[in-house]
Amino acid sequence: MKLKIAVPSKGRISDPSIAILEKAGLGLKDNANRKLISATFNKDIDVMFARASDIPKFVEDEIVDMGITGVDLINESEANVKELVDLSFGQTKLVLASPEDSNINSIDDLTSDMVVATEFPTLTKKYLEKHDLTSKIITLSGSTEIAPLIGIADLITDLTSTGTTLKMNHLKIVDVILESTIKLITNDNSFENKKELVEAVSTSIKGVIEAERKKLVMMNVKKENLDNVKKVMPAMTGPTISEVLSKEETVAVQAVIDEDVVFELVNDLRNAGAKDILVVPIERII
Ligand SMILES: Nc1ncnc2c1ncn2[C@@H]1O[C@H](COP(=O)(O)OP(=O)(O)OP(=O)(O)O)[C@@H](O)[C@H]1O
Ligand SMILES: O=P(O)(O)OC[C@H]1O[C@H](OP(=O)(O)OP(=O)(O)O)[C@H](O)[C@@H]1O
Ligand SMILES: [Mg+2]
Repeated sequence: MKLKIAVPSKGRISDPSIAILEKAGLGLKDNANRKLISATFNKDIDVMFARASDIPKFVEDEIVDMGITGVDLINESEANVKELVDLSFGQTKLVLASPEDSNINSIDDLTSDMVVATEFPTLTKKYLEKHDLTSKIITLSGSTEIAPLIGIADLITDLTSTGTTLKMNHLKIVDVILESTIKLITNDNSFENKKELVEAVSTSIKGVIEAERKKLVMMNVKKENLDNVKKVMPAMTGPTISEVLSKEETVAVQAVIDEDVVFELVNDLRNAGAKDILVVPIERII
């Protein structure tokens, strides 16, 4: 039996999800023509396209073995799934927000006769219940921020990341209900019965995420400068040092380093006597 991975078919998390699979060596063979199932470069693994909000249930019900979707949608669906890898994108918060000019500034200012509009009725209901509120919930399927302006709700719960949409619609954050990122998920059955493939996929994807924050730095160093270069080199393992056959007095040095130290490190390496410095992206670290 093939392993099926559900990937968002549209919306903001579709392209980055496909890009991660490609980098993990699971490029799509027939992504054209809006086909809903595509083979990948691994003959045992297919990708199925679905709406991000349907993916948690598809994974729970074993329609697919694995899926990529947001924590917000996983929790809203109440699906019983296993989170395997945090894909480090789609960082967002589900917040309770009120009109800027209202005097609702904290959850304590809410009353049960207020109306809350949302795309997340389950999470919103649970949140209100936790605070002993039975406020009415109106479920919308998008553009929730408009609800207070047009007078159909007193408050909203919605996702925010940059804060621009809230600001543009004169809303302020009252409370944070949930923090969300995009996850690779599976179900217990696939995890046990297709263990090898499930683990191969999650290991490859972890490798991609790990590699995104790293660079390979390569350079030539005269032997007399090698000690100085080693001193400034914070390597994951190593650095690796090899002889340069054409130049006896020179060695080639390479190391994997964190992306956020590259700028400083290249300067330090030059000052320590490194030459021909190359900074190279890495696709995967396993
Ligand atoms: N503003 C945002 N910033 C970061 N991540 C977000 C943001 N909005 C949504 N997300 C994440 O992306 C997931 C999918 O959202 P998206 O809006 O792309 O899908 P959709 O609502 O199904 O599509 P569309 O809005 O195009 O109809 C969300 O469930 C959430 O995890
Ligand atoms: O804090 P910001 O960066 O402004 O992002 C927040 C907006 O992004 C999402 O909307 P989306 O673009 O997905 O539209 P939708 O409401 O139609 O789903 C979310 O529902 C907010 O409206
Ligand atoms: Mg959306």
